[in-house]
Amino acid sequence: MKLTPEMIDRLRAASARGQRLTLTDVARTPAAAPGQPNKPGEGPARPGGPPRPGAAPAARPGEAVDDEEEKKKSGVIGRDSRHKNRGSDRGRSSGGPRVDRGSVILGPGGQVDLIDQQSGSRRGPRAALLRKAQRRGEIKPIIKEGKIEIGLPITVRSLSEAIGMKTGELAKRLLKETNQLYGNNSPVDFDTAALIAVEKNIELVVKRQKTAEEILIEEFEQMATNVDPEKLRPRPPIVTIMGHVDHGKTTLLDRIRQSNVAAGEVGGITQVIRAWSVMHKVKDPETGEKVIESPITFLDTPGHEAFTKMRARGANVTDIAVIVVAATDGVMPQTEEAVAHARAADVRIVVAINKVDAPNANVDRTRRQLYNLSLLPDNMGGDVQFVETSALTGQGIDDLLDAIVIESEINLAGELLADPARPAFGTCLEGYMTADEGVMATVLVQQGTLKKGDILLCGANYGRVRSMQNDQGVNIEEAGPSTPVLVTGLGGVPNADDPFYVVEELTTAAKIAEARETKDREKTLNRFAPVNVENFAATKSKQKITELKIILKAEARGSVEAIRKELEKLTHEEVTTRILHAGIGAITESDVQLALTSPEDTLVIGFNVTADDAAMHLAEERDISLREYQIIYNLVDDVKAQLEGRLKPIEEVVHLGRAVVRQTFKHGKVGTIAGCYVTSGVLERSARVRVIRGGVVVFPPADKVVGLDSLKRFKDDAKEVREGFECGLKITDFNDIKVDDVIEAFKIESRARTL
Ligand SMILES: Nc1nc2c(ncn2[C@@H]2O[C@H](COP(=O)(O)OP(=O)(O)OP(=O)(O)O)[C@@H](O)[C@H]2O)c(=O)[nH]1
Repeated sequence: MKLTPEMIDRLRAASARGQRLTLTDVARTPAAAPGQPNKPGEGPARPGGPPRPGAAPAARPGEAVDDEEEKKKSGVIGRDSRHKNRGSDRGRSSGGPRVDRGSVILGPGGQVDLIDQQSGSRRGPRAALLRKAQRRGEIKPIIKEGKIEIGLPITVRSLSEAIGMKTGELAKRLLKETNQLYGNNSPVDFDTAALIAVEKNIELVVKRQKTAEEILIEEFEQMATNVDPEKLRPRPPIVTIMGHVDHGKTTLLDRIRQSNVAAGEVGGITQVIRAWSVMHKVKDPETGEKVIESPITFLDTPGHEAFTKMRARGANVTDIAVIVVAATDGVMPQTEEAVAHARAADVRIVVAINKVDAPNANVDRTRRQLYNLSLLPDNMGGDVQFVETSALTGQGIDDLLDAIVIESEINLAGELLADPARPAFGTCLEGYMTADEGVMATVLVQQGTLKKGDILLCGANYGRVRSMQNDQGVNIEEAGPSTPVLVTGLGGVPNADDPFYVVEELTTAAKIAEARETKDREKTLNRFAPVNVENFAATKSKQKITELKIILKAEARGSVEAIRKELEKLTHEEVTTRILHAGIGAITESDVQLALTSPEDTLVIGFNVTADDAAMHLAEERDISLREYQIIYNLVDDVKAQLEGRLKPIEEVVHLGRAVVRQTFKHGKVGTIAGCYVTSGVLERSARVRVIRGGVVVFPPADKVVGLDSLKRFKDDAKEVREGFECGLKITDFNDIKVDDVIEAFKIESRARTL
């Protein structure tokens, strides 16, 4: 498709209206004159035009028309709308300002704790209104129970707010519990606070102090979510060129830059990841005049087998991957891998069929091979643009750039935006050390503007940006979104792929960098730490994997298809398989590299093929297991077992027995020992226990499981004590045991599940 100025105009107008057009829409729909009603199916009318049948009501960016309607329907009116509606509210029979519904916190016992959700206060006119509204039954209560976080130190006031109990009432309760007098700001120890909370069915959890790194990442996440649409500006798309070795990636980029980098490359192979920006000028096809300037940022990722690592990285920071296929060779193993990488990174694909000038070029065959990889153009039901190019003669280069602009304007409309005013964030593409300049790092700014003098934190390294050069080696003072720059000033060499953040204080950057370094060191040591039951359980519980990704290599396409069919049969609502990449031939380093994007849930499988040396080496180094099979059923059985292993086992609580506490003894070193009588079942030494007082579980908290430190019959250790017998026991981490407490013993049995 040839991009025309009208098309760009239409695309931008649609994008400004928050509307997305498809390629076909853009090609077929003539632009509607301003103010004129559009045809059905064209999307919302331009501002000022009447709405079309079936079209969503037009809303300018930032105008939450639907939201406001929804809020009105549900009776919740925000501050702004309340303000706007004040006049009409005055006429309401209840008189006075409106009251938010659903703003009341109700304790489990049914008592109401009225908190003004806007001010957080229990006093004042709003709280009084809330109380009134509650009495009239207008307010839908929210039950406050379950887990509640509280910061340290705990005071009467903070506990009262956390558990929804009046401070006076709480002070009285504390007096009863500890025999001490409390004011609003008096400290309360956690055990006592937790005990009082339990009586209200609330489990009190101490809010962990956030690390400097967590605070920083949270800040950046908040910046990303709480974006002000007014501040967003379009940013250039970031494009990666990928494909098989020697298919013409560098020559293509040279053409685009009108420079000759390939001639300067060592051995004719791209050596380092590089990035640059170009300004594409879209021409009017009739007059040939340049009409619109569209900047594009290119990452030149190496294509040679030895640099698969770099290529995998290139795909992760990009918006669009241009897959270059030489029409002379057609689709080759690395073309397939490039497609798999692009798909795994979820980026848009544009295909460049290159070397069409060569006498042995076979474009039709190449197209067919690409269709077999499910890359389909729009006339075949797909949405991938194909462009025929010759990097040597320059044929089709403008069309390729047009295709990238179309891709950005249509399929990435509304996504290629960034706020240049916020602190910069981005990714390191390459880091190295030179004798003259020290540490150098090529970084890609993704959000915000990076400035000279900014404090940069990149992986476990930090420093003030001493100098910045753009892609042409020119010193610059600042770099906006989608700009690649070479920076100096970091204290150490960062890893490619390390995200970078601009931090306000050098001390914060130093603290985070140091913590990261310690963590990295621990990680290396932990790789050799023996697995014990606890850390094994911890790793298992962290694995909430729903998708088992598979990289499959086989000796023939028939085998791949047969295996694919068998694996498709392994379905379950919680776990499933997804073939990330399937290909013919040995397992290569690139396959292992692909698995590294999510190593815990990816299997690299070879069927009747083995792994080459580089793949074995990398797999060993990075702990990726490579599996080889000769029999299809063994392969399927193994994958099935892997999936079943990922199904969380069912945990069943088996009740063992109960005992009642008849006496307690304080023992200096051991703590409080309970003299008990077993009223039912059996108490086993290895059992889990909980303490029940007045029908309420007082220990342990819901997220903790405890057992017994000791179980004795008279002076002897006992394995179990049956109903009708007395025993002495000590509960782990618990000394507040009291006469008449009931000790309930149980065990947790887990049952594996099958597909
Ligand atoms: N006939 C013809 N030759 C081309 C074309 N594009 C590139 N070549 C030649 O193909 C060879 C490889 O080109 P490169 O641009 O180095 O290929 P590459 O994909 O970047 O290679 P690596 O960096 O090794 O992955 C060179 O000899 C180029 O001159 C083209 O469109 N037509």
